[in-house]
Amino acid sequence: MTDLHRFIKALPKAELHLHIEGSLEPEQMFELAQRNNVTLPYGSVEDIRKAYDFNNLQEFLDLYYAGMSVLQTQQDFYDLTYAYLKRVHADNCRHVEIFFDPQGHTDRGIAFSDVIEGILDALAQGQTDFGISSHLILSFLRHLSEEAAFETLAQAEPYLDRIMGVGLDSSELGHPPSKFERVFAKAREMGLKLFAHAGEEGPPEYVYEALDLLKVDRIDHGNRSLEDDDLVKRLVDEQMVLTVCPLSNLKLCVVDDLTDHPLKTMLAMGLKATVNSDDPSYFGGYLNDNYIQTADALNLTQEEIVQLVKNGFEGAYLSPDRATELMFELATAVSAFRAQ
Ligand code: HPA
Ligand SMILES: [Zn+2]
Repeated sequence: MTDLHRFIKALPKAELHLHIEGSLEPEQMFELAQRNNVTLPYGSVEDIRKAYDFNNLQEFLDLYYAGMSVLQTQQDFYDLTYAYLKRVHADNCRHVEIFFDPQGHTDRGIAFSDVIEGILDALAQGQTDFGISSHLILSFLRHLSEEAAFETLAQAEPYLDRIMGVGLDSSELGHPPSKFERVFAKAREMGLKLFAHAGEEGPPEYVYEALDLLKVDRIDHGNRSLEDDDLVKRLVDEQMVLTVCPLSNLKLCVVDDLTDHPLKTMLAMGLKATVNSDDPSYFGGYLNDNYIQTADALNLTQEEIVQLVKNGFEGAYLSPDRATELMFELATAVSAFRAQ
C-alpha cells in the first residue's frame, strides 16, 4: 500500500451519489433469491460477476433492474442498506446521501412502505452502530412518465420528514430533464432538495435544463459539461456540486481509461467535484476504491484528495454541528497523518 492509499483510508469521507440497489452484491443476490424463492438467470456468483461487462448505461441498467427482483420484503431492504453501511464504515465514510428507486419496486408489486421503512430503519441503525449520518433521496426513473413520477411523489407524502430530496436517474438519452419540470416544481414546493443525473451520457444541453428548468441543488455526474466552456464557467461561478463517479464512468465507457478521467482537470478548473461510487457492486469498487484508483491513474496529490473530501462535506446537507464535527475530524486526520 502506498502512502497515498494510507492517506485516503485515514480520511473521514462523505458519499453523495450512491444507489442503494446498486450496492446489492452477488452473494447477497443469491441469498435473497433463495430466501424469496426467486429464480436467477445465473448459476453462480462468478457467473453474475462475469455478466458485469457493460458497453453503455443501458446495458448496466438492464442487469440492475433484473437484479432488483430478489428484493421483496422490508427485511430485504433493511439487510441491503445495512450491508452497504457496514461496508463503507470500513472505508471511514462518515456521512452518506443515498438514492433509492421506488418505482423499480412498486412496479413489481412491492409496497412503497416496505421499501422505504426497511431502508430508513437500517439508516437509523447505521447511525447507532457506525456513527454514519445519512439522508435519503427518492429518485424518479426518467424512462417512465412524469405522471408516474407524480404518483410516486404522492406515495412519499407520509415520509416527507425523512426524505431529503428527489433525484432523476435511469436512461438519460431521450429523456431530458425538461420532461420532469412540473414534478420537480412540486417537489420544490414540498420543501425537498433537488438532484438530477445529467451529462453522464446526455449532452451539455441536459445539464443546462437540470439547472434552469429543474433548478437542481447538485448535478449527478456532469462529465459532458466539459464540452461547453460557458457551462463550465457557470458551474464554477455557482460552485455547483458535481457528484462524480470515476469507476462507474470507466465501467459504462463514459471514459476509455481512468487515466483519461477528467477529475483532476475539473478540480484545476475550479469545479466543485466530489468522488462517489454510484453502484459499487456493479462497478467494482466502493468509496475508497474510487479515490485510490483515480488517485493512482491521475497522480492526484494529497492536497487534491483533501479538496475532494472537503467538497463532499460542503456539498452534503449536513447540520451545522455535524459539518463542524466532520471538518474537525478531517483536519485532525490530515495532521495526524503528516506527523507520522
Ligand atoms: O449511473 C447511473 N445512471 C443513471 N441511472 C442509474 N441508476 C443507477 N445508477 C445509474
Ligand atoms: Zn447514479
